[in-house]
Amino acid sequence: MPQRYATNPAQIPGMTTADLRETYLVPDVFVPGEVTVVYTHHDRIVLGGAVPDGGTLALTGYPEIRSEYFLEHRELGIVNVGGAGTVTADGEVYELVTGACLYLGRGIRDVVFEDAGVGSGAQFYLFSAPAHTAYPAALVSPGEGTVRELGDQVTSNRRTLNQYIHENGVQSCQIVMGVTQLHPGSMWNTMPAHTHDRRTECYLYFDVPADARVIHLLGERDETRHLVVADRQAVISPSWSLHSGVGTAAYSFVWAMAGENQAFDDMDAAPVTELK
Ligand SMILES: O=C[C@H](O)[C@@H](O)CC(=O)C(=O)O
Ligand SMILES: [Zn+2]
Repeated sequence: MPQRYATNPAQIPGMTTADLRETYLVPDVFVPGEVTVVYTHHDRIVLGGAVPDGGTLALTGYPEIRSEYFLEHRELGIVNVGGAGTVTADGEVYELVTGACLYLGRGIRDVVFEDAGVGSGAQFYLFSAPAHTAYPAALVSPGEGTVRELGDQVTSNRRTLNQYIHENGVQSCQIVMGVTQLHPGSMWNTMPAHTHDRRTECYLYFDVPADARVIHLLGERDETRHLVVADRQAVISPSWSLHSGVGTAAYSFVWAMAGENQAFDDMDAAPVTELK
């Protein structure tokens, strides 16, 4: 499993574009017929993807997490950003339509990913964090979480945010997870940008048109950088890094966090007038 060691804001001024991309961008999350995983030492999150591609894919243990099976010491949030698929957890079959979210708690031994039908094209985004206890598995249908309508078309940031795994929804040890969908003609997410120095957050951008890109902002407010992000690529935001982004077309993203607390509104705004 590729290791991404934790980084410090003092490293940012000396980093080239390639350094920034190697450190914070996960470019190939979805590989047909494979489970891909990346271990970031920021809050010990493992993120990745599973694309059954007509076959049966098992989530295994990895030497890097010194676990016999993947969820021995961890919990997992899954969002299906492809066509319909199934996740089987210790014999229990969960059907995930496009956009559905599944939580699997610590202690589940066997996790298997499959398409729901021939060529259905499931793409499971995986976000895992260490867990101290076992919460029950739970499936949420797309749009059935806690919905927040945010932003305004006038400022090109009208978007619908859906909280799935969170304090008032599906319970977990650390994971907070949901999906935000930009409305047509809106391009900016998370404006004003913010930090939450108590949690690491990862974004998976999806439904980005093939010829479009998202310009994702990172860094401290007086030393920002950007990553140019394509469809189905993920970005790791360390606790000290603000996050926001603007697309050249509307898009959606899965946001997921882990760390000190699960209070969604624990955010320190970085107003655009303070950004450098
Ligand atoms: O800490 C929370 C995350 O950054 C996202 O939920 C923000 C987001 O989806 C948005 O404003 O569009
Ligand atoms: Zn955030």
